[in-house]
Amino acid sequence: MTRRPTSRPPAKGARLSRVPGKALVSSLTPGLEDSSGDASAARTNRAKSVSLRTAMGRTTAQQRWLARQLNDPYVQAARKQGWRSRAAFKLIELDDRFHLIRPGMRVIDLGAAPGGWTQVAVKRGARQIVGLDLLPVDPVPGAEMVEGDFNDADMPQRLMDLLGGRADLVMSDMAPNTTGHSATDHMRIMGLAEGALDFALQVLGEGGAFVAKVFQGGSEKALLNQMKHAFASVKHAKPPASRKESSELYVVATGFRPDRVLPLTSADDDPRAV
Ligand SMILES: C[S@@+](CC[C@H](N)C(=O)[O-])C[C@H]1O[C@@H](n2cnc3c(N)ncnc32)[C@H](O)[C@@H]1O
Repeated sequence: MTRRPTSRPPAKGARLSRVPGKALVSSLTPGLEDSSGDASAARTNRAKSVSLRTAMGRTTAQQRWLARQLNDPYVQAARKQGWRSRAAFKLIELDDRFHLIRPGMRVIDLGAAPGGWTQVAVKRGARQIVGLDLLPVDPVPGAEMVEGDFNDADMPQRLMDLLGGRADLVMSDMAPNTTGHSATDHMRIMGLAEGALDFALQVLGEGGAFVAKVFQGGSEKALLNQMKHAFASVKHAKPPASRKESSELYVVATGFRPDRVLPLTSADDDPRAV
């Protein structure tokens, strides 16, 4: 599904470096956190005016959220550099450390909205990118976006068909809406990360890489152990752009070894037989 591009990519020469740790002021309102960088001037002004109009009606939680945004250097830097989300910096930092994206790669981006990671993958030379999210994503030139639920039974096959071959990198930044109950949130995100890993084991080519967001809470160790069978290197990382107060972590696996994946019961069932 190709839609007419409505948003601009990062400016040529946009810096992909880390953000200086300086407090900066942003006018983002709740709900716009991850669509900061790509906003046009008009959209920014609209956000400002919404911010003013609703200033008196905020709950304490909303006020806390806004204060955090106002002092977040990544929010401002994302806007300046043309990234759609501050999350883009997490992938930039992970990629600088683990060298996940190389020119010409085929990439799957799970939990892509609003498109920050996709933009980074395009910018760093991936040749084919298929992104998926529950939410609609404004088109990212150079990538194909699917709107849907990763948990749908036919979604893995749909994504594989769109990619048209083995992936070099599967990345999952999928996160469920948090409940505030840390054990519940942990189990929910682990379900998504495990699903993403199962999918990666099916779609990755030899030497491929996998990165997924998890929340700390105990069972991420089981996921890491599972990954150690099938990848030459497995690490966990908290990129500097990930907020200190968040229990978010990323598991990063490189050097996929297809021969180390436990065989399926029948060759006919093997979805990798594309
Ligand atoms: C933190 S955001 C991703 C930010 C993105 N990486 C970026 O750089 O802009 C997490 C996303 O995961 C998506 N998500 C959560 N559960 C999902 C599911 N079951 N299927 C598809 N997307 C899902 C959410 O809709 C949300 O947009």
